[in-house]
Amino acid sequence: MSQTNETTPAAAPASADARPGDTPQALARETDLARALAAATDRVPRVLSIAGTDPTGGAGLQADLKSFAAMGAYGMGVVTALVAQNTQGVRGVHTPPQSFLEEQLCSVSDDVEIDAVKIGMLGSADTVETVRRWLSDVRPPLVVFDPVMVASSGDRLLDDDAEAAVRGLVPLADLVTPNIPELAVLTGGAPARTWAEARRQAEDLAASAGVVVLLKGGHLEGEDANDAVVRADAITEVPGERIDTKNTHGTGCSLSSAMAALGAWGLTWEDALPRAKGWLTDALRAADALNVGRGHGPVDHGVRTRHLARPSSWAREQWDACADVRAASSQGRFVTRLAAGTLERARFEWYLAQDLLYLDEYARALASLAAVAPTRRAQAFWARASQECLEVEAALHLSHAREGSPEAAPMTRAYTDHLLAVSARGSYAELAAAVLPCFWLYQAVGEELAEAARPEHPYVDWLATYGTDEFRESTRVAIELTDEAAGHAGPEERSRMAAAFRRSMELERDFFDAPCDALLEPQPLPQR
Ligand SMILES: Nc1ncnc2c1ncn2[C@@H]1O[C@H](COP(=O)(O)OP(=O)(O)O)[C@@H](O)[C@H]1O
Ligand SMILES: Cc1ncc(COP(=O)(O)OP(=O)(O)O)c(N)n1
Repeated sequence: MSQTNETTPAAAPASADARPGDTPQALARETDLARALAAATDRVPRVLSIAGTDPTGGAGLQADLKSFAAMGAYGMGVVTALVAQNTQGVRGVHTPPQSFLEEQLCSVSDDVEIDAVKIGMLGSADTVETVRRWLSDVRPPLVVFDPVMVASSGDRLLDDDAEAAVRGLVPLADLVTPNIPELAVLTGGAPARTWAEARRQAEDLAASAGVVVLLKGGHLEGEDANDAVVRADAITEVPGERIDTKNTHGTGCSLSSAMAALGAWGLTWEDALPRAKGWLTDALRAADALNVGRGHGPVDHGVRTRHLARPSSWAREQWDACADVRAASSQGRFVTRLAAGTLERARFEWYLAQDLLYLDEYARALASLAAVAPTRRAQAFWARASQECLEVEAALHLSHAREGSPEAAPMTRAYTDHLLAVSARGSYAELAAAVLPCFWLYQAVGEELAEAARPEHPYVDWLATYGTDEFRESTRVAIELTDEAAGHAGPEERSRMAAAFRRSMELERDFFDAPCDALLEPQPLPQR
């Protein structure tokens, strides 16, 4: 699906006073982001979340504050309900007295100029009424309403008798962000099963409540997770890839909070959605690597700011952006069975034989890299790596692998073809980026495997090799040299480097997985 805007073009605010919720007709014909940004404030927006809590930090107020921070806004929070929940479910809800909620709300609005409000879990009809009264008094410039009803665990977060009150609050919002079941409740229909049905409901809601609707496709089935900004007379669809993860807790809270923050920066909803969604998709990709809780874990809100905690590194940014591939590699069948010592010897030997074929070509790629290296240090390092690859690795593999010379499997060929193509057509920097995953992912997976290297493990000597200080040091230098190359590359070359790096990461992952799918001929065990 491409990004479409079927009837009226998305418009940027005409002036600093214009709000993203204004209709396109009322806005000047300013369609480009540059103008939107020109209209935007230079001042850091102060954004308030009115929401319930999640002590494990994945959803609710805690997720909202992380999302505001990720969008560079100043976050504030008023608690509607204290929720005892974790990644597995909700254990209890404690609702403070309404007078205390009002006191929290007024503490903020009496002192701070609020640029945008995001409303999340309200819980009860009384709470809806308290918030409605406060909104009518204070009239914040921008209101995003996420009509939270049910958590991903299936637990209800809104009293049944509060649904009508929630429907009544929708017209006070500029943007409402229901998921598919919530959209059905707001429109009085059945939950949509297709994108077309969902669009129709969102259009109805936009027209009847005079509000902009952020339609979210997370609950639909299929390979896409598309979203859209739906106005009564225009729809802007933003396509999205569905990330294969169970860790989606708090996605709705996070998306609506990011939208509130971007709206407060002065972006139109149409300009804000691809940005918020791009960030959330990265956060979803990195979710499995977070390892928080045993149920539906949170997304990684800090995925784009983690570099602040580490020395700046182009390679590290690429590594972080490939968190999904890393998680799939270390949680894949081959690595988990290898660690557990349950991988059949035939499959292990098949893997080693393919690895040996791969390493022949990998050594050539390293030698090519040495040939075009811009410094003596780089030339010596890559040349040494090529030689070690042939000598040390081959010796170790030969001691384990089967006799004979097998054919390269399609996966092996795909990987070596990729290296060959980058060697032939790419620059030094691109080739450095393409060879790096074989050092880095191998070292990362190897360190996990080295922990499994108990004396009785069937492949103990092989496992121990990859956790060594020498291998760690080689990886460190390979990262450093690739960073050096990225430092000299322009933006276009860096983006080709990123593509080559990611492709190699994916091929590493597939290479790890291939032995478990390989059709093996029964063969006698090798003589040692
Ligand atoms: N598995 C997924 N992969 C990619 N995006 C997803 C996935 N699940 C949800 N999303 C996105 O997360 C956001 C929240 O969506 P949704 O799950 O529909 O709402 P909620 O979290 O409120 O139930 C949307 O942008 C949606 O497209
Ligand atoms: C306190 C609180 N508020 C909202 C939710 C629901 O969060 P949401 O973003 O809809 O994510 P899922 O839980 O549906 O993934 C919550 N759990 N707690």
